[in-house]
Amino acid sequence: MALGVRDELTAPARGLPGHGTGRVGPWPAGSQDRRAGPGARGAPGSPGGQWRVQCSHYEAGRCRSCALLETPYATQVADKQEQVARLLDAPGIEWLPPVTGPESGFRNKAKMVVSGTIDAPVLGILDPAGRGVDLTDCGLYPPALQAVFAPLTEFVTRARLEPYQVTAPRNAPARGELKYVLVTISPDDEFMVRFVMRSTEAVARIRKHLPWLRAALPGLVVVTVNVQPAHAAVLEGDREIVLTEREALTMRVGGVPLQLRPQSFFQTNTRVAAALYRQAREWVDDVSPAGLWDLYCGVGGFALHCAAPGRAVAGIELSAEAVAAASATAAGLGLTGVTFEAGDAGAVVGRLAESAPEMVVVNPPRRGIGPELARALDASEARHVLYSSCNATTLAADLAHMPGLRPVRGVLLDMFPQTRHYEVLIHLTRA
Ligand SMILES: C[S@@+](CC[C@H](N)C(=O)[O-])C[C@H]1O[C@@H](n2cnc3c(N)ncnc32)[C@H](O)[C@@H]1O
Repeated sequence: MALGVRDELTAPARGLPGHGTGRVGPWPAGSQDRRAGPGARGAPGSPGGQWRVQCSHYEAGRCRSCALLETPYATQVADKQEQVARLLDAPGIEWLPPVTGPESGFRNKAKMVVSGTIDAPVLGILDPAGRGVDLTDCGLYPPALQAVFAPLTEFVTRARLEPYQVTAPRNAPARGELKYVLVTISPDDEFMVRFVMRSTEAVARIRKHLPWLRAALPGLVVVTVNVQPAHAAVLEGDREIVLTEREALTMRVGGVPLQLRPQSFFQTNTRVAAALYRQAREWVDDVSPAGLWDLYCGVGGFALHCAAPGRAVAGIELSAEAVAAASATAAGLGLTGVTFEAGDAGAVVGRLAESAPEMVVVNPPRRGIGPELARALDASEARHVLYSSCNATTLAADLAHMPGLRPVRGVLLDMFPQTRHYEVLIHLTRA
């Protein structure tokens, strides 16, 4: 049992009916996106409640990933809102109420370190002493994702996949093969499982036992081996061996069947991602641009949600795999006005000077878009920019290079409850 819920007012630990042992939260299963009023109070299931998630791993000091677990959820959201408003320091900006989803069971992806032995594998994290901590009941995973871990653990034993000895000294001969298991769940409860291995030594055994795993997990549609030979803290390698007919998981978001291939990025919290794309679509429709660019487009979440008749939408993304997936989705939907291109978003600086679209969406990694692209957007003919950021510090730094574009409205979307992270969407218009 990992999680319980504590009422800050009455303080008894309790669980909610209908949840798995490790997944208990203040929001009822299946609840919709909600907007929490900062400082609001309420009972479980009401927005802004002063309920607090409890976790046995946190309390025992085995896992401290959820740095804000001791802070009531309404306070977490209010603090994040206060922080982003302070960092952006944008007078006149209109802040919409924060968007929140369930505060537990929201993660669509699990990155499990595999430790222990072939006969007693442990899926979870390593503690500071290098010992495996079993996190298969982590309350951040929905019950359907937690349910995958028991068959996966048994599969490790059946296929004789020796856990990699991460803590072995650098000059000692490497021992073990299986480093991580990465699992993604789709909104339709289908799964992608990726085994991150030191070499291809065990691929034949994985193939041999795969029918057993697929019988145990009927929702399992994509299975791969990622080869990561380096003894380094890098999660995955470049080589991916697909073992199933299907190569992509369908992530149906807002009616758009986004295709997620093994090495592509996807927003961690599917429900809040749906709210993010919906909000972007609303703001794009308010402007109704004839031309829209989606820079750092990934598998096309923004571009495909913002497509409309007569609107030319172009996505740019570094990962050729993600671009192939985005193009396939556009083709499947018959969207002829949406195109995707593999390349460096930073390289559009020249094109922005020549022929900028009316509106640009940017959704960069945590490092932000950087001064060069920010200045190019500022100097361009683009009249509107939507900036979706998971790092308000780099967002603020980028905005400082765009004095000609004024933030007019913004919304915080809490993709990552219990942590200090959040997403923020800002609409900038030419001053
Ligand atoms: C935060 S993700 C956003 C993806 C997408 N917008 C979405 O909603 O899923 C950032 C994306 O930027 C891509 N990326 C990183 N550096 C890039 C670059 N220099 N040029 C273009 N894309 C880049 C990553 O591969 C990743 O897909």
